[in-house]
Amino acid sequence: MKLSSITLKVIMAPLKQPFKTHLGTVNDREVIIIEAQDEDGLIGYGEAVPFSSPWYTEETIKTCLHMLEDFLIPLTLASKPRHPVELQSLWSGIRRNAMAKSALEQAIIDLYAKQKEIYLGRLFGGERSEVAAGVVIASNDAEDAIRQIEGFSRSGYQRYKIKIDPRHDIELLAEIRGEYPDIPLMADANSAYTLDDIPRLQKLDEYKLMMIEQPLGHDDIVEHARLQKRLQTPICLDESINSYHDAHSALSLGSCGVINIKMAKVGGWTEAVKIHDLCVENDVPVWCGGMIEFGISRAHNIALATLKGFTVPGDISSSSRYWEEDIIEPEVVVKNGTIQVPEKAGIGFSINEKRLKALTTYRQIYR
Ligand SMILES: O=C(O)CCC(=O)C1=CC=C[C@@H](O)[C@@H]1C(=O)O
Ligand SMILES: [Mg+2]
Repeated sequence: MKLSSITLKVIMAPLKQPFKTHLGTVNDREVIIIEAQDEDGLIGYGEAVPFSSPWYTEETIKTCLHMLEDFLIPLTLASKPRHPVELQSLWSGIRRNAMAKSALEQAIIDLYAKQKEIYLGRLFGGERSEVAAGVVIASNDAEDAIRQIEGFSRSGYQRYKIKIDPRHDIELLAEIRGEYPDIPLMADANSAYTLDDIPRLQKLDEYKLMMIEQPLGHDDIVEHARLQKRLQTPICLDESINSYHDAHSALSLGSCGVINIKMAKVGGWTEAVKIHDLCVENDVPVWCGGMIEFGISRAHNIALATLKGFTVPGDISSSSRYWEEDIIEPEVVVKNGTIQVPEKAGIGFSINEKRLKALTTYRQIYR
């Protein structure tokens, strides 16, 4: 494949409203946009989505810039990959750093799909023409959460995810269920509980949750298997799933009934599709997790969610959920609970260059 330069841009924008979990609150979002350009002027786009501090994973904007500028980009440009499938083995000497690898792979795969004039989802066998939309209510205040659900329900979201912890769970769920007894509701604990909390977690079984996401340790698979045996509600793993191997271990031990696949956290498209295929073989439903991202990462998530195993609505919400104005055109819109899959080549969306320029705080090109 043709590849002549790679450009990095750091962008920053405030969220329309704070995103609060028991781990902290996100008010502003920094990400790294990667542009892989060929000699004919075609550009593929990727978005590295670590946070600015290591509260969710060990990567940050600064670690990703270091990995991209000092290792991944020089190695990739020097090797002149003939096909994106070569990338993961090319980078195998660089341990972990999944979000840096994911974004660079996204940009090169998007460029490749544009060169082949094929929509990204189709490249990986995706057949859906629309994907189900889900939304995250990142507030532990019952009144605020109910107000947000009421607002989002006008777009027909097919799944509502709230954040819980031992100080905000039973009462919060009881109040939400009191207002909305039947909405498709799930809870994300972001590792707020331990096995000592089994009696408390068992009480959540009465709230008809679709699943409880990551109740125990962020790097645990074994204790989740012990907990799953004690709960009616399926456990969904997020932070624990950073590779195909993690997913295989979790399914082998019965640690979860659902997997949240985050392309960024597992190192990109290649590993995400391997995990998807494993779950399809084992009849385990998967959904596409979000990272409070801008439109380029959201576009890659939409393409991933076109694959047949993505049978559960994920964290794919509208551009307007977080942003006054997104960096893609058209923006992602949720109507009647679904997002129309684009038909253009690559990620299927164009870039709002004016908005991208306005948000750019750092820019560097590599040839
Ligand atoms: O992208 C979204 O809409 C939000 C996704 C989301 O809930 C999360 C993103 C990043 C870190 C976490 O707080 C949380 C998660 O654990 O899934
Ligand atoms: Mg999660």
